[in-house]
Amino acid sequence: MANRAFAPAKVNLALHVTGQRQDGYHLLDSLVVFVGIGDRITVSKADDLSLTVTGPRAAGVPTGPENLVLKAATLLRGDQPLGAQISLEKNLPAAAGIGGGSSDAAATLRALAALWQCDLPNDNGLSLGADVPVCLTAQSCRMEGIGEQITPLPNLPTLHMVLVNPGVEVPTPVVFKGLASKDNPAMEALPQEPSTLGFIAWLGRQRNDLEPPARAHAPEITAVLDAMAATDQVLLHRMSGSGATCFALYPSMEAAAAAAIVLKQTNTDWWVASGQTGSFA
Ligand SMILES: C[C@](O)(CO)[C@H](O)COP(=O)(O)OP(=O)(O)OC[C@H]1O[C@@H](n2ccc(N)nc2=O)[C@H](O)[C@@H]1O
Ligand SMILES: Nc1ncnc2c1ncn2[C@@H]1O[C@H](COP(=O)(O)OP(=O)(O)OP(=O)(O)O)[C@@H](O)[C@H]1O
Repeated sequence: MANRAFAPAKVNLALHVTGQRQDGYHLLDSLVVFVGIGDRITVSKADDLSLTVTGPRAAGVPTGPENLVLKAATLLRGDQPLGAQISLEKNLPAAAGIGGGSSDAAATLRALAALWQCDLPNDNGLSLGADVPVCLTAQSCRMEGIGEQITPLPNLPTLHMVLVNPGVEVPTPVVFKGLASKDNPAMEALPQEPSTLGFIAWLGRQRNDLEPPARAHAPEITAVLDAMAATDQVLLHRMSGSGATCFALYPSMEAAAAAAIVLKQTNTDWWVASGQTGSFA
């Protein structure tokens, strides 16, 4: 019997860095959503743990114990004699600010907990990466602390989105190190049951504090944002996470799909995808 789990792209609609802990990790206030574009995990019972990586974005993704999928499996198994054959179909670009590895780890935890009939880790996978707890929910959330404080936001409007990655890998620690200020204001109070346009107007007043240092590291991000700004009907555009992937919001899936075609024509080397937000666990 095989169990499957979807690992959707994580998008930080806003990402405010509000402080830094003694251990160097930064305190965040972030609005996180998930989009129906992602990787796929399949697990089936086996004597030992093994991983195969396939799919259009498999090149360069580690296949050994450093892959977050195997790290998640090893954490969940603990000292029990459990095995699984795991397959990862990689569709998301790696080191791209859309949580590819973290979402894979979270989907692996979900699929293996069902296969092995065991509980999820007590820390919801935080030890695997700061983004894993939010990816485990795979639904719209406010994320605080270093990533461990999660508040689901079930009433956010569905958003129609285009994601563009210019193909430059941006290492997360480098971007955090480039912050000019580590103590920035938190997000404004979230609007209660907002309309789509009311929500996007609110979002326009929030920030991604990691965008300036990421743009300094990878000027291609500015080219992506400029190209997004020029598309028809665009409502908002911003970088996600520590970059380099940027997102743009549109009033309908038709408008998003049309913008995706134009953006792909702008630069055929860019990874471009369109989808809508939702709940995927
Ligand atoms: C930028 C975000 O993607 C926003 O959602 C996350 O905060 C990063 O999540 P992640 O990639 O799962 O992060 P981890 O693998 O735990 O950490 C990678 C590196 O990012 C930095 N890091 C990460 C999270 C955090 N709250 N503060 C940090 O300073 C640290 O330098 C750390 O060594
Ligand atoms: N399953 C995986 N998929 C992608 N990268 C992985 C995976 N497992 C380990 N890695 C390693 O993790 C690094 C970061 O990749 P990942 O896609 O998680 O970054 P990211 O999208 O910037 O994450 P975040 O948005 O959480 O900061 C890659 O450079 C890669 O070597």
